[in-house]
Amino acid sequence: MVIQVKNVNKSFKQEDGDILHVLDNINLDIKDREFICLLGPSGCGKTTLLRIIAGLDEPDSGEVNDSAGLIKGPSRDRGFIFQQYSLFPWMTVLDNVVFGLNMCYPDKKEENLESAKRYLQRVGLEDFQNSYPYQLSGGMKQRVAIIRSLLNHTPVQLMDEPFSALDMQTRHTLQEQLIGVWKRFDTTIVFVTHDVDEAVFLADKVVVMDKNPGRVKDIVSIDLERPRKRESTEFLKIQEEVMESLGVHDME
Ligand SMILES: Nc1ncnc2c1ncn2[C@@H]1O[C@H](COP(=O)(O)OP(=O)(O)OP(=O)(O)O)[C@@H](O)[C@H]1O
Repeated sequence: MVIQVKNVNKSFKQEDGDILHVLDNINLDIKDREFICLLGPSGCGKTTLLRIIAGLDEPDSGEVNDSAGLIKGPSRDRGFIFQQYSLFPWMTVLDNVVFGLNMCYPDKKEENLESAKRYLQRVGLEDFQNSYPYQLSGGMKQRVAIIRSLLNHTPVQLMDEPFSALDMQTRHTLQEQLIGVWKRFDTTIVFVTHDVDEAVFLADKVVVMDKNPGRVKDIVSIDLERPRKRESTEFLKIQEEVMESLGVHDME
């Protein structure tokens, strides 16, 4: 087990003074190298839960533990990729990727540079290593952010809707690439999405959440071989099962 979420509750005070109970008694076990998707309607507390796992927010009650014990704050062991691409605008693509590596391994600058170049090549960005973030498309920027985070060999990656701003084709390509790098790096990923197709394509387990207050409604294991085929009967069947569990029709 890498991360255990135990009886986590979280409320926020709203501007009008009301208390909003966002997370209600959340329990979740995340295993080493698992790909978990947190799926649920807007406002069900996915980001709040991810931030608590990251150590960026504290629960009001309950706790989150990782293999080192109680999570009390952010750690280098848990990388966070936000919805917006978090690249340094003043650095080239290569410098952005190599920056974190040099922080972690300051004695291996030459090797760091080589790994950064190799991985940029693997995601088709070798011709853009000297470009600046503003010169890239959204999909390219997100690829750089993912490579940068994965190259730090962070054992746990927390991703908050990293592909939500992208067009469908780019999104599908990045999903495939993410599965590739996830396997290669042996990381554990907790990925927030409100997209059923994305969750079924990516996850080993989909954690279906409900809102008002945010609860774990269901956990659906996706026992489909990878690479997954969206048009296969099995894929469509599980997608239907997840939609049923989510109560998609209630959300409309
Ligand atoms: N710091 C905060 N102060 C007050 N309210 C907050 C705060 N952070 C989140 N909330 C409220 O908590 C609820 C859950 O927010 P959260 O961002 O976790 O939901 P979400 O499921 O990630 O939503 P989305 O899919 O729209 O990103 C929302 O109603 C939000 O307004």
